[in-house]
Amino acid sequence: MAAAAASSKMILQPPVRSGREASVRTPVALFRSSPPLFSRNQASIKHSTRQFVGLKAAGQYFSSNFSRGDSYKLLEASVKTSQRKTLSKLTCSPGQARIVAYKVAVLGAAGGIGQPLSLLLKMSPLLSNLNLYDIANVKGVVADLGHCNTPAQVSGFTGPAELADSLKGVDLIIIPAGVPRKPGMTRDDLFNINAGIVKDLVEVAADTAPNALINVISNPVNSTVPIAAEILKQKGVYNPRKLFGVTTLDVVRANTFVAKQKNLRLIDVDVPVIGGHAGITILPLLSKARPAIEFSTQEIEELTVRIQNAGTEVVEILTLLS
Ligand SMILES: NC(=O)C1=CN([C@@H]2O[C@H](COP(=O)(O)OP(=O)(O)OC[C@H]3O[C@@H](n4cnc5c(N)ncnc54)[C@H](O)[C@@H]3O)[C@@H](O)[C@H]2O)C=CC1
Ligand SMILES: O=C([O-])CC(=O)C(=O)O
Repeated sequence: MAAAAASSKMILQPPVRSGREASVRTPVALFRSSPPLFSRNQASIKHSTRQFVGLKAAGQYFSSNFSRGDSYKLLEASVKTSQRKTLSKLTCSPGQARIVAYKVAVLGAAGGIGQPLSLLLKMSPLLSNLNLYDIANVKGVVADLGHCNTPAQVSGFTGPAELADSLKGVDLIIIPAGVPRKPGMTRDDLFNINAGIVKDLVEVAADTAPNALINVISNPVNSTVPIAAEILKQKGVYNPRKLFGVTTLDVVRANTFVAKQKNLRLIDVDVPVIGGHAGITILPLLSKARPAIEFSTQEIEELTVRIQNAGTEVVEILTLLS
């Protein structure tokens, strides 16, 4: 779930800032879909392009048959007119079965988030190359994903000596490298370790792939994104339109919890979430939910707390299971 949401936020939009936060809440994704891409029985439903995440996005792309060249049509129909020009620049000549050829690197690809995230990326028809980097061995993951019948070429890179090679020519760098929380910890408790990891990785990224989009998943996202920004500034390659914190999970969770609470179809619900990715900095705008939904004060309080604490809920359950 976490990885799916994380991977669904390959963002091509400027960050929405709130105070010191540098996280993004606009889930424009590699897997994103939008009207008019509905299955026949959903044709009458209107959705916001910007909120097309999670299940809604995955269903559209994963149902395509990559071998028939349909994926480009799906992709093209999924983006706004204004974005089609950009898209067409990335594709082959007209009349051919066009493909999009993003090169993506996942740093921390052997981990609990990195592995399923890499699988989701491998399933995307938009990728030509998927570079998996970790300080742990990624050869098994590379071999496993290499068996998937999708076009992306999967390559593995292990250890700092191979980091720069993993970043050469990439369009997008996704960073789930670092330590996860244990029960009782806040995301801030990860700062000392993960800030250093993100710093080291972004330094090499700035030198090797200065134009790439960078998506930071490593927690605390509220702090690791500003750290990445400072590194990029020092290196003279900071572009606020290209640096993102991955917080889509909060949007996905808000949509899911509201749909369940109100007995609505998951695909119909869009709840904007602003702010950061920790505790009370996660701010679901239930009053702006679509479709317009009436909530009692108690529902607002309970849903807000549930959305804000959902990560903690998962961390605690995962530990019980391990
Ligand atoms: N933003 C979000 O929505 C979410 C963020 N997270 C965060 O993602 C991070 C990773 O979580 P998990 O994958 O569950 O942890 P994990 O421990 O399963 O995996 C972390 C991976 O990072 C690798 N790693 C550590 N140092 C590295 C370095 N210097 N260079 C490259 N790779 C390195 C490890 O070898 C490991 O494979 C955590 O900080 C977690 O809090 C997790 C879920 C959602
Ligand atoms: O809570 C955590 O530590 C991981 C995370 O960011 C999430 O699941 O939202």
